[in-house]
Amino acid sequence: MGCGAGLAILGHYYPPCPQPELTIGAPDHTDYDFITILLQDHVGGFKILYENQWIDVHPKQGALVVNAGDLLQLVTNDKFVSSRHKVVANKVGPRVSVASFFMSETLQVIEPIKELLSKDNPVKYRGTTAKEYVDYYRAKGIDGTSALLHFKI
Ligand SMILES: O=C(O)CCC(=O)C(=O)O
Ligand SMILES: [Fe+2]
Repeated sequence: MGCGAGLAILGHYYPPCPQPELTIGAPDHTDYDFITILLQDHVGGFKILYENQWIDVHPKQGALVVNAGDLLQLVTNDKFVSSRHKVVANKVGPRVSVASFFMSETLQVIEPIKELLSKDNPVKYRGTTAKEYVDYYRAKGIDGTSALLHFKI
């Protein structure tokens, strides 16, 4: 499926913040890709939403965090759901992280895997391309809703 044909790497730098309760590090969002592999340093602040609660993902030396992204949710027809996550600001720091986003090629058609579909599990999303999905995700912005809704059948 070529889910790693278009790799993007993003480095983040979060300066220390004297009043972290007045700001955010990175807002609540899901990633647009298939999977994201995240390396965070020792500062911490990465949280995921699990059963409606924000859970700290404590940094562990040598460990990588693997997040399911929206396009994994789309191709698996919701079998794997993209993780909602955010980063809170810290008094200590700076905090540095590196995220690797695994994507397919720009014009590759991305659609629910046929073998996963059945009468009991009908197709939930229309096909798209990496370009169309990312363009839509970026134009919509991070507003607390999932870009996937736009591709629902
Ligand atoms: O800085 C982090 O730990 C997470 C960054 C993130 O969620 C992203 O780049 O999509
Ligand atoms: Fe993210």
